[in-house]
Amino acid sequence: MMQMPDAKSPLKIGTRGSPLALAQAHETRARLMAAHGLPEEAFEIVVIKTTGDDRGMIAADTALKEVGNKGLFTKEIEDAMSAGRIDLAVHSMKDMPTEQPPGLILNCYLPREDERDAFVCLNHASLGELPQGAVVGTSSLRRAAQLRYRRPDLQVVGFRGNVQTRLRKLKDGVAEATFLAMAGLRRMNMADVATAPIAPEDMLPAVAQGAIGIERRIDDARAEALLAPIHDVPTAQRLACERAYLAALDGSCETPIAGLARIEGDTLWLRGEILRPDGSEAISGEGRAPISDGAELGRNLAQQLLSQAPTGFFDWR
Ligand SMILES: NCc1[nH]cc(CCC(=O)O)c1CC(=O)O
Repeated sequence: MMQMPDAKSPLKIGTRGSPLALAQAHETRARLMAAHGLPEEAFEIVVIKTTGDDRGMIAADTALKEVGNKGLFTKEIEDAMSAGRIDLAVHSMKDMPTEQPPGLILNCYLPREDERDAFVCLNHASLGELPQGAVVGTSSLRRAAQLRYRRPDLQVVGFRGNVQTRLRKLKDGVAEATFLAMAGLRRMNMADVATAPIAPEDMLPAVAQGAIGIERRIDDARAEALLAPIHDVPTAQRLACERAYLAALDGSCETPIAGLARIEGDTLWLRGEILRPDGSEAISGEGRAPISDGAELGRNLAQQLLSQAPTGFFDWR
């Protein structure tokens, strides 16, 4: 019989300390408590400081891409888990490298939240209504490239910080509009900050946007058994497809790559878009396959887009 976690031997849930990360860790704990009828004390939320969180020491306008690469936010958390200081790590799948370090496994996903991006603006109702030449703020390479491609008239400036900081910058007139993931806003009970969600046809989201994954040690049978009932299979099927596509493009959350899979009946539909960072060119495509062939669908779409890319398109890789 498995030893259930209790106040004396709690399951330690590791997370970053940002408001969104904490909301995701609390959601994970709530689902575990409900699934197993366990009290709050059976789970301990352990906040781990990461290099990504220290970037305040780096000039505010430095692109994250220059600070570090894939896994910026995850390395210290994974080290803590390998060392046994935590038992689970809760991650935004959008920020996760497509491969995990030896000894760890990431195969538990919570039901995916709204995968769309949000348009956030104090004076205009939608992206389409932004006046010619408006200044928009985003530090996402993907969003910047997508905006420049569709609206070459817009001026894109770097924008980071938490939701409150960004809203203050909008009030101060630093930019007319900014963009955030709907999922993050909803998970922080701040969906009203979104002026309007943006349809994927107008801004294809990042791979895995809106999905939370829970990582554990491969040989931790207790964690494996506890996670089994909170795993969401449709989310896993969509992510298998999207992440195979991303891996085949050798991308990460800091590259101008977008991708979204949906389940339609017994098939998976995948749309992908890759862009030059300056938005001068975009290549997109779609595919369909049986749900069980999701990874192959992802790899095939990646190959299809790559074969259409002219020399030099991937200079950002
Ligand atoms: N790169 C930062 C990041 N990673 C995950 C989310 C939002 C939550 C999600 O997509 O699951 C965000 C913030 C944002 O894009 O607004």
